[in-house]
Amino acid sequence: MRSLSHRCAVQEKELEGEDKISTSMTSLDFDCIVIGAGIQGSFTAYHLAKNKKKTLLLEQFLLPHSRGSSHGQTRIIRKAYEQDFYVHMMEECLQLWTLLEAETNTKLYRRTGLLVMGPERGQSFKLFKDTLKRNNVPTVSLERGEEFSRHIPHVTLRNGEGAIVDTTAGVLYADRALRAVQGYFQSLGGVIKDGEKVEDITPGSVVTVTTSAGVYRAKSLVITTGPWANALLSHTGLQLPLTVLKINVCYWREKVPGSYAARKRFPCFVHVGEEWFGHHIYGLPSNEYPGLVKICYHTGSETDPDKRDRQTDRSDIDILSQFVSRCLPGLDPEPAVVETCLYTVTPDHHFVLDRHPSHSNIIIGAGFSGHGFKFGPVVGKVLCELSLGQLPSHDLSPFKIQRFQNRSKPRL
Ligand SMILES: Cc1cc2nc3c(=O)[nH]c(=O)nc-3n(C[C@H](O)[C@H](O)[C@H](O)COP(=O)(O)OP(=O)(O)OC[C@H]3O[C@@H](n4cnc5c(N)ncnc54)[C@H](O)[C@@H]3O)c2cc1C
Ligand SMILES: O=C(O)[C@@H]1CCCCN1
Repeated sequence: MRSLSHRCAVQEKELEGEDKISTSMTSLDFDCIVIGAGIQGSFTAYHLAKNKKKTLLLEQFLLPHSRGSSHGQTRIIRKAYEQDFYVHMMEECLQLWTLLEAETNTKLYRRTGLLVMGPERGQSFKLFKDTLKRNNVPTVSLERGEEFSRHIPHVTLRNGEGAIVDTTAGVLYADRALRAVQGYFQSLGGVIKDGEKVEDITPGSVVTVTTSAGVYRAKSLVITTGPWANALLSHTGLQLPLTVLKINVCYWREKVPGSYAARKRFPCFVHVGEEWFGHHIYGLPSNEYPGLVKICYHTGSETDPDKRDRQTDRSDIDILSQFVSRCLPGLDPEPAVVETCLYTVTPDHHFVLDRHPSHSNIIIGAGFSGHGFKFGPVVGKVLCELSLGQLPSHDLSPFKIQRFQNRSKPRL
């Protein structure tokens, strides 16, 4: 994955760093430094602090901020997936979310169920259905027609479309969750330094991190910088095949206020299959903004995270308008509010949870591909385990860097 010339440059840098440390340091500042206080870095720091490790969480912006991927009021949490390994991770995740609710006395999860709908004979719908059944996830299958409309009013299911509800699913209160996990980390003695951008990393048996305000050293480093993952990894001689996408987060007005409301038991939903130009469309019941339903397209246009406001493509919104007109006739088919969020996408849409291939005390959590929030508690746990040199408590084979062997971005 790395060129020879660059490997040499990194080794030189390491030696320089180790040299500096041996002359100027007598003790370490921290057991572990985590870069990036989004949901993944914050949960990693939380688990490290629970393991009694002296931990520093660095964030480039003043907290809270809305420039990355973890802001906004809501996210979907679900067991409905096409792959077993996500369902397995979700078992423990649900327990850990409940634990955080108890630890911080904060309501973070509202159970609404998740309606999976799409062409019944399509590969994607079948995969969702089979995975739910195989893993004994509680579900309700709904027949198109009177039965479906009685349970889920104001949604049009077309001829040939199937519907299955994952009854364990619901909404996570995202901003609240981020505050809760960061607050609990601090209550355990963890240190958060926000408004401090990491400008350099010197790998070595002691890792040195230079920010806009200081220099810190630790035995291990965790990089969870979301859309800026490659910017940080460039200091370590590694680039991953990640694409940053700007997502238009659209809210659509109810014609009759409350008709798609969480309090009326309207579920989260995902329309799967190839029909909408090859990408899923998903939504959450009206809740955070009264009378507005959040519905998004599961892709967007490529962007630089520092220049995202220059990306003005709205072709996804045209697709969503068509979807709303066709499937959700109780909504005005023009978005009332459009916010922005970023995805960092891998070629197979699975996460990266792994050690750096050349520096075993640098751990990487990246490429959450628009579906990582719900897994924060388990992602944080396994990144913590990797940074402590422990055996991870989940099978991380789907998340290894090795899988990109022939697909990495141009070498540095
Ligand atoms: C519109 C939208 C809808 C989504 N819906 C869902 C959903 O329903 N369910 C779900 O599970 N997931 C969902 N996701 C995905 C989920 O939100 C992300 O996977 C998750 O938030 C990624 O978190 P992160 O910590 O990796 O990244 P981020 O939240 O971006 O955190 C990275 C942090 O690193 C900081 N950083 C970067 N560079 C530096 C530096 N040099 N120095 C210091 N700090 C730095 C950044 O400022 C940032 O705060 C959605 C995402 C979007 C955008
Ligand atoms: O992670 C989720 O649950 C949402 C809905 C489906 C597409 C990805 N984002």
